[in-house]
Amino acid sequence: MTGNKKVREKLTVIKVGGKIVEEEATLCKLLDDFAAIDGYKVLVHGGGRSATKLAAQLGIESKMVNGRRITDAETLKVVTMVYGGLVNKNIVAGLQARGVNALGLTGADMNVIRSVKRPVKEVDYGFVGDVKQVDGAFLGELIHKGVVPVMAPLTHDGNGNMLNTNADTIAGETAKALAEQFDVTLVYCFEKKGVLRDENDDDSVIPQITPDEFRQYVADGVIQGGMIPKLENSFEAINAGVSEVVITLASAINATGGTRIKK
Ligand SMILES: Nc1ncnc2c1ncn2[C@@H]1O[C@H](COP(=O)(O)OP(=O)(O)O)[C@@H](O)[C@H]1O
Ligand SMILES: CC(=O)N[C@@H](CCC(=O)OP(=O)(O)O)C(=O)O
Repeated sequence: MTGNKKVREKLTVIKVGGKIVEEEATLCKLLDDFAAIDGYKVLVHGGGRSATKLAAQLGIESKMVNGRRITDAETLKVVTMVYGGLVNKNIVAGLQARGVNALGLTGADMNVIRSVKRPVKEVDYGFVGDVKQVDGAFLGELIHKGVVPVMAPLTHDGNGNMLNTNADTIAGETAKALAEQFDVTLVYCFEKKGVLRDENDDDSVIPQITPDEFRQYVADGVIQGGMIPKLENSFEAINAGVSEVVITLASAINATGGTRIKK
């Protein structure tokens, strides 16, 4: 019955990380490029570096384990202010100035992303949320009305608690939820040209990567740190109905380079 299969409309989910959003020049360029993307789109932002800076100014030490922030009660206040406030609203205002009808959302707003506090195993991450449910139907309604959701890396547990959730995970889970309705391309953009064979050589981009190659690169120490959760989220998304996942340079989101994720 492939002849009757409904053709899904295209949608682009862009995730932008902390190094790009904390600098005005790189953020402006990203927002210009994002505004120029045709069709339906969603922007997911991080802001880890800005949170670390504000925490330091307040005398709060930042601790990361496996690319995730250990989030105690004081740190949760900082990340809620930084991600749900400063970073999200600056991006929304910047997009409005570019004629994009952006709506800033944390997971608590309209119950868009529900999570549960990560159980304590070897590491106690504190107030970090593992995503349970993304309301793709509601996001789809907004998107069809011409709204462009701008998602902060914050979720809630339904009992009144905000939880800190990695922005790469928010992007992957949002892309997966929207893939039920749309033909989704997920683009992780950051300050390098893609996944590199040699982190110090910007021209060593790995053009495509499979799960087996990923495991080998991790074993060899080629892929490490924040790139590991980014790739794990990428494989999960491509295996859950997202059509295309690309990891690329923030100033080249409309170009064809970067690293493509293979099943
Ligand atoms: N093989 C690799 N290629 C590119 N970046 C890598 C690689 N291995 C580790 N990294 C690191 O991963 C980082 C990106 O992850 P992260 O800091 O979480 O970014 P973001 O804040 O954009 O999500 C890069 O800044 C780089 O230092
Ligand atoms: C639980 C957890 O680690 N949350 C992340 C959320 C922000 C984020 O992911 O920002 P980047 O995309 O800029 O790294 C953190 O607080 O750093």
